[in-house]
Amino acid sequence: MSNVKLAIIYYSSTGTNYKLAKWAEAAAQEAGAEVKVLKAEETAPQQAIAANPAWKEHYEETKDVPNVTLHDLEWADAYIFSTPTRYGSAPAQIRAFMDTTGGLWFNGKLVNKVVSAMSSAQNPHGGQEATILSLYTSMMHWGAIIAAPGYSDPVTFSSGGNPYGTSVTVDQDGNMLEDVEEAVKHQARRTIEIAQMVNNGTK
Ligand SMILES: Cc1cc2nc3c(=O)[nH]c(=O)nc-3n(C[C@H](O)[C@H](O)[C@H](O)COP(=O)(O)O)c2cc1C
Repeated sequence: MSNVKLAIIYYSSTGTNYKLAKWAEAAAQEAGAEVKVLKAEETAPQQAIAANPAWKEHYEETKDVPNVTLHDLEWADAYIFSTPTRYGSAPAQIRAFMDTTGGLWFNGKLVNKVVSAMSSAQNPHGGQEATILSLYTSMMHWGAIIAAPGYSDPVTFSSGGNPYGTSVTVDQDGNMLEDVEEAVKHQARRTIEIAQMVNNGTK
């Protein structure tokens, strides 16, 4: 039984990163962590959402997923972020939430949080790695501990080989082009293991 509280924080327009988040949740629950799946608040105009049927459908489907709050960041020992690539960086919805963390940062509340990140893009080299690294850059400013998968399990090789975090290519119909489910699950378990070590050392 783990003593880790994990917040899986995602943004998704068309469902890919929601699916990654749910795989991470399944593995984390199996590992005995206390888990919350939370989304970054949708800030796009309703007109833009309505103009894209896949976005509209996913938006309606996930209306009941709670929006992440600063309380969730305080509550959790570890965070897994999952976000699409937008020109090589995270979407505004995620960045807007990151920009609200100044108070927690100022009070040292984000120090030693264990963090890990995942991403998707439409092209195999469309910016997934850059997106993950951009999140890690901000998280280093928090004083967080980055739990990147590295090559700590052979699944990294079979899922595309990204040591920074699981990433996937998604085509225009929303199909994932690599099989990354086991890589996501490994990343979730590893994040929990590292958070457990931190907890055992500090609590
Ligand atoms: C504004 C915008 C910018 C994007 N930029 C890129 C990009 O630079 N490279 C790329 O491969 N895909 C890009 N994409 C595609 C998204 O990464 C892709 O739709 C997303 O990963 C799907 O994730 P989701 O289903 O969770 O929303 C972009 C999409 C949008 C809407």
